[in-house]
Amino acid sequence: METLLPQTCAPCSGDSPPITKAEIAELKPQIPDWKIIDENGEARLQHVYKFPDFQKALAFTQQVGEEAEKQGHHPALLTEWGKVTVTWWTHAIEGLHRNDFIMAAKTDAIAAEFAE
Ligand SMILES: C[C@H](O)[C@H](O)[C@H]1CNC2=NC(N)=NC(=O)C2=N1
Repeated sequence: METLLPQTCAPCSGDSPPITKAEIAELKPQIPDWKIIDENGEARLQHVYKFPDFQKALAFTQQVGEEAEKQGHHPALLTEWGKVTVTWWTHAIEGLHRNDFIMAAKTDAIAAEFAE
């Protein structure tokens, strides 16, 4: 099994292959808290992180945004008092790519720093 966290995102285009059901079965256990949701017929990965206040939620949002810029792969981020909803999908293919699973693992690692 390949560990998601140290991997980097591959450049993505409309020709990039969506993640397969077999890959999802293999990789999903590494990001157990994430849900695969359907948004207008497109699959997306989503997780809501809880924080004790708005300031921490905002700082987490900023760090996730910085990692997204490094990797060239960008989430939807909804920052509210005490929580941040993070949604990953690949716009270019209107669905899920391996990159989204890599970024979900990186997002969990950032959140783990805040829990300390
Ligand atoms: C050119 C650039 O790499 C692309 O537009 C990237 C930017 N960030 C992206 N982020 C996400 N989530 N999906 C994409 O398809 C995507 N495309």
